[in-house]
Amino acid sequence: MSEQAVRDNLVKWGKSLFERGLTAGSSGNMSARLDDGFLFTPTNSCLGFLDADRLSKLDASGKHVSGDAPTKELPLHFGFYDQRPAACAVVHLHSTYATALSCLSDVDPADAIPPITPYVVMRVGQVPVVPYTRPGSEAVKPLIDALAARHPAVLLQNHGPVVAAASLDAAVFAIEELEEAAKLAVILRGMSVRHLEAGAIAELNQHFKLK
Ligand SMILES: O=C(CO)COP(=O)(O)O
Ligand SMILES: [Zn+2]
Repeated sequence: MSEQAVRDNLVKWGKSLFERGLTAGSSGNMSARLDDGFLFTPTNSCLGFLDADRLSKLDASGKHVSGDAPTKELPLHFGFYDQRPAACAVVHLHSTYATALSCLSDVDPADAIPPITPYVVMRVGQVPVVPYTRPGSEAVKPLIDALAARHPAVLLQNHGPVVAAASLDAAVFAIEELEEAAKLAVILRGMSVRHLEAGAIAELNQHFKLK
């Protein structure tokens, strides 16, 4: 994909996510790996109204080289890029149900999303909760570094979901699936839910390797 195509794809998905209410106001951010660096959404920008020419470009060492100032969540995104060489995009949203789950005190911090449908297993796997840090804090980096090699998706406690994947399309599909699974988990709370069996999960993990 050319750099221009990646820029246009970030604008397209930002608009789509915003218009479907998957992140509000200037919340959320996205990035994509390029051959010679990275593109990030600018800080305080609304994902619904991104300008392809003003996206923040960073070189391969993480230095800002052009466009508006990048998201304050660079340490969050670089945690995933550093630990997952095949990751070419990271998406962070404040989507309602995944954020709701991230606020619940009785959710298993090692496994926040119950394996109730095959797609959540296929797209995001087991999702840990990352202890709370201030948005934009450098303190999130070591926490992500410790998890990202094993987990392409996490919930930031009391904040929202983050997903890395091999392409921007795949990262968006995965974070949408995470939001849907979180919605089901919240709707089904207190009900007697049938979980996928261990053998079914193992079969999915074998057929659909997460990148
Ligand atoms: O969601 C956000 C912080 O967690 C939005 O921050 P930015 O506007 O800096 O990208
Ligand atoms: Zn955020």
